[in-house]
Amino acid sequence: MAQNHQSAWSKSMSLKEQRIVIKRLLPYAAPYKWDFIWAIIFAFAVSLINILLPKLMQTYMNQYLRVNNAALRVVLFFAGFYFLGTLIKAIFQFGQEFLYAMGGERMLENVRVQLFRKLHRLGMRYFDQVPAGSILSRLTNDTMSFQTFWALFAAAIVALFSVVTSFYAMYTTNARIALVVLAFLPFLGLVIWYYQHFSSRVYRSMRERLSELNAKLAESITGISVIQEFRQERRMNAEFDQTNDAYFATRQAMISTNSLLLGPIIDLLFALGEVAVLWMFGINALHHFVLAGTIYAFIQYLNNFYNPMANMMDSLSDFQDGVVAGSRVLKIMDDQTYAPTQRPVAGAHVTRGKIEFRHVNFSYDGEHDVLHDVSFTVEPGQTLALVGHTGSGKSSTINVLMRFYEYDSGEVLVDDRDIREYDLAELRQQFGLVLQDPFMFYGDIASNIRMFDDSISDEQVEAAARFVSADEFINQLPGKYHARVIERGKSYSGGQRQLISFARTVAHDPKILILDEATADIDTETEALIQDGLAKLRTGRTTIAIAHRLSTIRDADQILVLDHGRIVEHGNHETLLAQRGRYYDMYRLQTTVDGDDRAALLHESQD
Ligand SMILES: Nc1ncnc2c1ncn2[C@@H]1O[C@H](COP(=O)(O)OP(=O)(O)OP(=O)(O)O)[C@@H](O)[C@H]1O
Repeated sequence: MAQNHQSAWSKSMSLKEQRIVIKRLLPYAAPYKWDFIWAIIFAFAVSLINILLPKLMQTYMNQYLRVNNAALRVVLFFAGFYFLGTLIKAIFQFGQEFLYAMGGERMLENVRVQLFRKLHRLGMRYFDQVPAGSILSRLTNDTMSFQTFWALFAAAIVALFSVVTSFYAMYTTNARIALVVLAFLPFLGLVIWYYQHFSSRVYRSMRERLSELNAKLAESITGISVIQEFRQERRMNAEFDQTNDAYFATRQAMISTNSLLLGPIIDLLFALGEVAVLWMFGINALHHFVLAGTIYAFIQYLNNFYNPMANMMDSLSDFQDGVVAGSRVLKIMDDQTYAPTQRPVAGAHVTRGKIEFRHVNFSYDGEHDVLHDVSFTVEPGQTLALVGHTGSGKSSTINVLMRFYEYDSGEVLVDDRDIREYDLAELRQQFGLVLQDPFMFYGDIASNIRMFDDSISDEQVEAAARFVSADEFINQLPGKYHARVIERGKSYSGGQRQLISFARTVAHDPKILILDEATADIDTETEALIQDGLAKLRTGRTTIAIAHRLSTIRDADQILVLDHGRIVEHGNHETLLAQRGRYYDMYRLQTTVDGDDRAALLHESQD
C-alpha cells in the first residue's frame, strides 16, 4: 500500500536542494557556534592522540619488547604514558560529545521556539489546509533530528584530518603498502555517494508517513465521540493499520539500507584493506626482517584511516534525516499564508463600537465568493442579528470582521475608520467573541475567566462571574474559582462553559460583542441563565449575533437575512415579518414547533 502514498516528498533530494537546506539551517545553529567549534577542536585532539598512541606502541614493541632488552622502568614508562594518553583522549572525547550534543540540543530548542512563533503568525487559511497532526509532527519529530544533524560536519572534518594524518603515518612507515590502501578509497567514496543519494529518498518518505500517522492519530483522538457514536472503529483501525504499515515499510527500507551500507560494507572494505596490508607485509617478510611493532602500528593507522569514515557514514544517516526534516520545517517557516496584515495609524482607538461593511466581497480560496456585496451599518450599542440557512455566510461575515481572513474587496470600517488602520491586538481586545462551544484552556476557572491576564484581579473575576450569574455553579465546585480545567473543559457542561465565556467577556469589557448563538440543547434553567447573561452582556455594547433560533432575536435593532453570501432581506423583526419573505418563512417554520411563538406570529401577522 506504500505506493499509494508516494508523492513529491518521496523523491530523493538533489545535492543542490540539500545544500540550500543546510545553508538555511545554519543561522539557527549560529548562536551556539562555540559549542560546535570547541567540539571540533576536541575531535581534532582525539584524532591526533589516535596517531600518537600507535607510534608509542610501535617504538615500545620494536625497540624495547625484546628478550634481555625490557627493563621494568621502561615498561612502567610506556604503560604510564599510554595510560595518560588514553585518559586525555577520554576527556577530549567527553568534551567533544557533550558540546556537540548540547549545541544540537540548543539549536533544537531555538528552532522549536521560532516554529511555534511562526505558527501563531500564520492565518486561518493555513490551518484550514494543514492537518493538526502534521503540524505537530513537524514541531516534535522533525525538529528532534536537529540534535544529531551537525555531527556530520565534525565527523567529516575529523575524517579528513584522520585520513590525511594516518595516510602520512602509513606512508612514512611503508610507502608501497600505503599506496595499496589508498586504492580502496574510491570504493568507499562510491558507497558514500550511493548511500547519500538513496537514503535521502528513504528518509523523506519516512518523515511523510510519520506525519500521516500523527494526523490520523490526532483525528482519532479529537473525533473519538463521533467515531464511537457512528461505530467507525473498524474503519479507523483499518486506516490506521494501513498508514502504520506504510510507515513500517519505510522504516524497514531505512533499516536495511543502514544495516547494509553503514556496517557490513565498510567493515568489508576495512577487512580487505587489512588482508592486503598483512599480505604485503607477509611477502616482505619472505625477503626482509619485519618488525611486529611496525605491523601493529600499520594496522592501527589503517583503523584510524577507516574508522572516521565509518563514523562519517553513521553521521550521514542522521544528517540525511536532518536535511529532510529541515526542509519540512523550513516549509512552515517559508509559508506566506499569514494572518491578514494591518497598517496601524497612530492614535487609532476603538471608542464607540460602530461597525460598517461597504460592498464587501470575500472568498476563502480566491475563486468562489462566499460573501457578495455585503453592506450594513451597526450604530454603537445596537444589535445586529445575522440569520440564514446553513452555509449562507454568517460565520464568514464574522471571520472577516474578526480579521481571521482578508476580504477581497469593499470596505470594513470600525468607528468610521478602515479596520486595517487599527493595531490588531487593540482591535481584538475590543471584540468579545462568544462562541457556541467556548474553548477552555488548561488551568483553573479563574485563569480561564481572566484569560491569563494578571492585570485582572480576583475581585474582578468574581464580579464578572456574578454579573452573568456564573457564580452559582462555580461556588458549588470543589476549589471554586481554583477548580481545575483540563482537556478543553470537557468536564464542564456546554451551558457552564458558555457562562464562563460570558464572564470572560465581561472581565475584558470589550466595546463590540460577537455572539455565535448556542444551538446545543441546554436545560431550561441554564437556558434562562444564559439568556439573562446574554442580555446583560449586550447592554451598552454593539452586538453582532449569529442567530439560529429566531425567537431570541426579536428585539434586535436590525436583522440581516443571508442567502448564498448575499443579503436578501434587511430590517427588524416586525418589518421582516410584514414582508412575508424568507424571514417570515423561516420564522413560521420554527414556530410551528413552538406553540407560544406560533400564537405570537399569528398575532403579529394580523397587525
Ligand atoms: N474555512 C473555510 N474554507 C473554505 N470554505 C469555507 C470555510 N468555511 C466556510 N466555508 C464555505 O463558505 C460558505 C459559507 O459558510 P459559513 O460558515 O459562513 O456559513 P454559515 O452561514 O455560518 O453556516 P452555519 O449556520 O452552518 O454555521 C459555505 O459554502 C462554506 O462551505
